[in-house]
Amino acid sequence: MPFEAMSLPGKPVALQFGAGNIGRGFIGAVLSKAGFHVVFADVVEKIVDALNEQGQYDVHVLNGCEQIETVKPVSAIISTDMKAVAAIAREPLSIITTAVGPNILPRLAKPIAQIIRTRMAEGMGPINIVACENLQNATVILREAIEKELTDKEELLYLQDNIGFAICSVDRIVPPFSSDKPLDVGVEPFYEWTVDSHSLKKTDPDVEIEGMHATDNLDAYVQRKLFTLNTGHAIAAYLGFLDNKSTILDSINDNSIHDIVSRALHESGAALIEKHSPFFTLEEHEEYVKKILERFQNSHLKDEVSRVGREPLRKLRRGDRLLGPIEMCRERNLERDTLLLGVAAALLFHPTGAQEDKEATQVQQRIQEEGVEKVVADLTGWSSDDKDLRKIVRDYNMLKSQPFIARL
Ligand SMILES: NC(=O)C1=CN([C@@H]2O[C@H](COP(=O)(O)OP(=O)(O)OC[C@H]3O[C@@H](n4cnc5c(N)ncnc54)[C@H](O)[C@@H]3O)[C@@H](O)[C@H]2O)C=CC1
Ligand SMILES: O=P(O)(O)OC[C@H]1O[C@](O)(CO)[C@@H](O)[C@@H]1O
Repeated sequence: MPFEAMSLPGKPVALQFGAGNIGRGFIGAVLSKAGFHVVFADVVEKIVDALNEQGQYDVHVLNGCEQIETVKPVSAIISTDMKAVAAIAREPLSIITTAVGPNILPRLAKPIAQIIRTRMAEGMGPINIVACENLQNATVILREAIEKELTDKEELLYLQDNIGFAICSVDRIVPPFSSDKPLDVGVEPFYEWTVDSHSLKKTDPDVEIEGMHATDNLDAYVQRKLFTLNTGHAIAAYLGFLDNKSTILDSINDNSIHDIVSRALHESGAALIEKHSPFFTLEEHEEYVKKILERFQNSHLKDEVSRVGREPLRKLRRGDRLLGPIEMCRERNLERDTLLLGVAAALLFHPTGAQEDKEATQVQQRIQEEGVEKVVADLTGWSSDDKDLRKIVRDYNMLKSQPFIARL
């Protein structure tokens, strides 16, 4: 159905780029509960059509109790359809959110620039933009991409005065869900969405979003989540892969892997506590880590190690979930051996067949052509005699010849 043929029911509108797991299962659901008509923008026609035909979908909260929450009313557009995008810009829009993946994010600059131009031309007021990706400063990266699209000085001034770009931390495990209703989504009960309060503009309509927590200490939240939940998840995925486990549940239920993940989280935790003191106390952080390990053990979630380990090159970027906490430990001369083992395991991740991952294949090719030492030096920026680099190379060789390290 073309967007022009739709009628939005006069509610405040939220535009969510990405109608995937986190878009439908978390952000879209929170925004809908807050009273928005949620419009999804995606590139997959089948999803867009289904959202428009059904106008709703179910979120299954996977806690063993058959809890279902219906999200409605919703509609959808194709994110590259500039006419539809401009039509949404003229609605009572107050927030744009994204959950498309860090690698795709810059592609949203074009449609969002179109929205900003349209609103400027129509004399419309402020809106907020929040990129909900597993990436530090995702919203800043999106803003920079949008600014490249808006070359006109007036447009840039309008952006400065009228667009709130808020970074956020987004935490809910939403793996692919199998159901005979393809729009349905399965989520863990836990969720935490924390947004930088300094950057939010007052919008019209101005909607209180319960479930979106605004804070003036966002950096601490972002790093705590990325360097704990995501660090632990990634290490569980990479060790699980090496030990032929197919899911995170199988992996974390292996005592040896559980022990390694827990040690890694205590290493990153020590750095987080020191860096963000007094925001986290040791006791609070212990509780946070314990809760995360329990979340990985949710037997109602079927989360493949191939999904959680996906795109290892992205996960091995400096500042991301593996090298980020290691750098924090290095700066403070704190223990980091288990985190370094996690990096070595990531370098051996190479799912095959239907689960093949382009970035994992690239890593294997690079190691074959250049040698592991050179690849680690490139990824980390460390010299070849750096003692952490040497440790990663040793662990890599050990894991390669003895993949059942987790049991040693
Ligand atoms: N699934 C999860 O549990 C969590 C995911 N995240 C983050 O959320 C983001 C999305 O992850 P998932 O929802 O799991 O991925 P997904 O693959 O389920 O969803 C991504 C969606 O983006 C759409 N998309 C691709 N290109 C697009 C474009 N140009 N315009 C609009 N839509 C486009 C895809 O068609 C897909 O529907 C990632 O950054 C991820 O790290 C964060 C926390 C939890
Ligand atoms: O979505 P990414 O960054 O590839 O990483 C997978 C991660 O995302 C999550 O789905 C949600 O934070 C985690 O389950 C996992 O750590």
